[in-house]
Amino acid sequence: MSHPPTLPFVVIADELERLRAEHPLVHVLTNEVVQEITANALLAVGAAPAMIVAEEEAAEFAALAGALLINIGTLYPARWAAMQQAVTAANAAGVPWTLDPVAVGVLGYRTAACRELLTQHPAAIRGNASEILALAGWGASGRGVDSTAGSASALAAAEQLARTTGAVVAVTGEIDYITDGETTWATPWGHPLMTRVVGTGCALSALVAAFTAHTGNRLNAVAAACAVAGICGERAQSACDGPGSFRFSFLDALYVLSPKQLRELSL
Ligand SMILES: Nc1ncnc2c1ncn2[C@@H]1O[C@H](COP(=O)(O)OP(=O)(O)OP(=O)(O)O)[C@@H](O)[C@H]1O
Ligand SMILES: Cc1ncsc1CCO
Ligand SMILES: [Mg+2]
Repeated sequence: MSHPPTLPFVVIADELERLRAEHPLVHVLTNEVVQEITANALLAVGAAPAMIVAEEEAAEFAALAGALLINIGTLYPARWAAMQQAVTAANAAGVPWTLDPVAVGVLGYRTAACRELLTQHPAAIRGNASEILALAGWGASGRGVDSTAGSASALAAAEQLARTTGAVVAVTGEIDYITDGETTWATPWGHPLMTRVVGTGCALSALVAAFTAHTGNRLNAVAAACAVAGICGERAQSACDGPGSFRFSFLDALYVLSPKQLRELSL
């Protein structure tokens, strides 16, 4: 297997600089577990989150947003109705939307929902290896919301999924791979402690949405979001005592990370 190249620091710096300048409004339809860490991660990095969840408001708001996140972690009929309203309105308004297919392949209801969502032109998809394997139809392997497979084992599935859906696909784990089906970046940053704190993956998907809120290079935008989460996860781990303080250190790391620092790392 060929090894995809590592995303250069200068690309991460450029994408972060653009995000901070544009301060995108991100419409978030996510699960009940991670609302707070998701909103705080978006604020810390320089985006503007809003969790507009009512079916009556979702279409109106999605059309105004810079990007939309659909995370099916705690899916139920009322939330699904709001998601359908939001996705339809986002597509009509040209607003890019990102899918986090939490535990797809493990349960029938959410798997059917994902099948439907895949026909609705997501701009980006971010999942762990088990989720990407299941979405691509390569078999179900997750244990609840966690992956039982390594990210490298899902790279070929991610490339196929990108080609069939037109989305940029990020499969995360020890190394993250980000692909449009033709070109693939690796982002090797991160720390295993990130899997012991709920919402690091879900918050990353919200960052992916925020970084795609422009018309530039979408592959680089999604990869930069993965890189930022990984770099900040590493920094947070070295500044914390365990999962509790990791949450705070992670938000602090997102806030202090600067394009200038990133450019210096590439010298
Ligand atoms: N073993 C690991 N080493 C380093 N970083 C990791 C490791 N596993 C996951 N990460 C990082 O943790 C973050 C979340 O990725 P993960 O694949 O665990 O998502 P997830 O399973 O969807 O998580 P969640 O259940 O929190 O939504 C990513 O930034 C990823 O790079
Ligand atoms: C723990 C958990 N259960 C449903 S969604 C979720 C958060 C993350 O993936
Ligand atoms: Mg997840």
